[in-house]
Amino acid sequence: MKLLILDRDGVINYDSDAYIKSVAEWIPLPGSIEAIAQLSKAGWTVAIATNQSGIARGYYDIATLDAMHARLRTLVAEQGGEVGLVVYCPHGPDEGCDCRKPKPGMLKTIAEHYKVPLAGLWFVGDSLGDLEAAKAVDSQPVLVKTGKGEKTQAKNLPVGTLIFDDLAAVAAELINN
Ligand SMILES: O=P(O)(O)OC[C@@H](O)[C@H]1O[C@@H](OP(=O)(O)O)[C@@H](O)[C@@H](O)[C@@H]1O
Ligand SMILES: [Mg+2]
Ligand SMILES: [Zn+2]
Repeated sequence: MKLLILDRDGVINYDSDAYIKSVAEWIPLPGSIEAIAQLSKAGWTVAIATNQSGIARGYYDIATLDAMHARLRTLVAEQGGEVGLVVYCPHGPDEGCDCRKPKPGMLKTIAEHYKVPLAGLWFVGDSLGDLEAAKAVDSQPVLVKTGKGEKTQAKNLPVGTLIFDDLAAVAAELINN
């Protein structure tokens, strides 16, 4: 099974230091919806693992978060594709949960759901925590330069991190090779 896991904010949609607090603030990055649809139509299952501490911080509620993901699913479906499992961590940084990246809990949940090994599984993110989560379970860390990606690129990246301009470039690589 061809499974790809994506971070959300800064990879699929624009991110904000003020958090993405509403469907109106959830705006797809150029080419990201098309990339997910193309991957899906090429036989890839595209899942999402996203930190959403804005829930714990009280900036938005689960219903609003679900509405953002319903919007994502609708946009991808309009392009003939579909979005797989979406897993989020609603906790704050100080709650000590097992799911908040850089912990790999969400990657484990997704891999177990699809019964796919974590080793070598591509996880695409824009933050160092995304890459560290991948590395922690021997998945393939993939950095995109959208969102916080350019800032992240200047940090000390896990060995073997692959770097692409954006999600469209990741999709082209996976579909054409
Ligand atoms: O990139 P993903 O995982 O999809 O989501 C990131 C968001 O949950 C937010 O994560 C926050 O980090 P803290 O959770 O406050 O450390 C900040 O970086 C926000 O700018 C960002 O919107
Ligand atoms: Mg992100
Ligand atoms: Zn959590």
